Amino acid sequence: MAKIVVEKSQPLKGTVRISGAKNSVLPILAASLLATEKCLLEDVPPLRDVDVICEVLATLGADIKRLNREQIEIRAHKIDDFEAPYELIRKMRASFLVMGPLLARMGKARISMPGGCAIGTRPIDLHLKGFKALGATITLGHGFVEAKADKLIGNKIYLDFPSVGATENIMMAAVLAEGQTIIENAAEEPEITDLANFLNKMGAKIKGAGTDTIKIMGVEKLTGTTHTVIPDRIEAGTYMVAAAMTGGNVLIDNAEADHLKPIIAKLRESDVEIYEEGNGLRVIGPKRLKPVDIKTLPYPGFPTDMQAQFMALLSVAEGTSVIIETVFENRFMHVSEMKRMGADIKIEGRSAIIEGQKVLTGAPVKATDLRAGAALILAGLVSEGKTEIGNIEHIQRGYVDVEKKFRGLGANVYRVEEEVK
Ligand SMILES: CC(=O)N[C@H]1[C@@H](OP(=O)(O)OP(=O)(O)OC[C@H]2O[C@@H](n3ccc(=O)[nH]c3=O)[C@H](O)[C@@H]2O)O[C@H](CO)[C@@H](O)[C@@H]1O
Ligand SMILES: C=C(OP(=O)(O)O)C(=O)O
Repeated sequence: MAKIVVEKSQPLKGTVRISGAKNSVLPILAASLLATEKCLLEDVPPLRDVDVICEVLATLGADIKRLNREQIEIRAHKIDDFEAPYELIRKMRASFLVMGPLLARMGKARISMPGGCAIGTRPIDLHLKGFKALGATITLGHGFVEAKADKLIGNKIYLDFPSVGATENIMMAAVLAEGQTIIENAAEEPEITDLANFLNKMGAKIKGAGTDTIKIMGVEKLTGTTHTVIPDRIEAGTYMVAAAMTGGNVLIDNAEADHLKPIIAKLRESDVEIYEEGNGLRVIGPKRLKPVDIKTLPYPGFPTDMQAQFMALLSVAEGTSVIIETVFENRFMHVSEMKRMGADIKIEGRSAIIEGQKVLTGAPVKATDLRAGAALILAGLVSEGKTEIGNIEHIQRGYVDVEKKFRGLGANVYRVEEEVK
């Protein structure tokens, strides 16, 4: 298996272009199942997760054409299956997002249970509560969940937690339901708005996406469309942290400042200078970062997907910081790996107390999940010696050309193929 090797780097300099958002393109690709005509997607990030969801769509009968590295055409004129198999669902939980579109289009969907993952148990009860409220009958079988409905009928659905996936799945099921659906306590993430914009271009009638109340008036059918995926705010945030940690001066191109408010606010609190410039943000790191306290929350709160990267940053800040993780119950797996690099972090329940160090030391470590892997690259940039990161398939799920992009900024980040013994 390949590894990513990181060596202590100079302050990062130059421009990095942010790719389309993984968490937008996955539900949008699932939603393309709703139209019989072709959909053209632009700024599609060439990622492992995108390959997986395309495989799911192809299994269901959709034609997928890659026009180039970042453009995909989907034609779901003939969907001949309603079942998404375990081999694909287990590779990526977001494959479960085909359930809403399949139920709407076919009146039935059988999906393998996605199960938990490293960061938490990640139940799907809120997705199912939504489908039930729309009139579907849910059967939980051995390792699969099946939803069936002769006809979906709009309803009012209150989500106990503003789940991103449940909001997306219910929205996709409701676009073809009869009458009005109202999702209350809906997730407000920019990726929800991007999905709603895509669906509206297909002919759906969705109002309020990006707020906690989304109203969907069902329509008879949806047509094909063309859509450009929004920039990935988590990829942008990761390179912003890299610039900040190395005391660099980097232009983060193709970044939406509006989507990055909590990240910008916390970096500024840590003494990082940030200016809007052109289509992006200029980030200038200080000599020494200040400690800050962070609590992860649903949007517009601080994103859980940036928690590990900020943990790396605060590990070299001047003083004590506290991070509280409220979204996922097991999202501190990176802590033990960072401790191997000399970070001083204590976990107390859902809180991490970080005593900033002057130096970290490179070590062999493992990416336990996607953002944990990104955080280890960041820690490696400011560590004496060499950091060798294993299990990089996690990182490849969510970062396009990660070594190339870092090297473009002057960082010492390489991929090496491990010798087969
Ligand atoms: C592909 C994608 O977009 N992934 C993102 C999405 O994941 P995902 O959509 O899975 O995250 P959710 O917002 O659904 O999960 C948030 C919390 O709600 C809980 N929950 C969720 C659904 C449910 O039916 N019942 C339930 O209890 C989860 O266990 C978790 O504790 O939003 C997360 C929260 O911003 C991000 O970290 C992920 O990167
Ligand atoms: C947790 C993440 O993704 P997923 O929901 O696909 O596991 C993430 O992007 O950090």
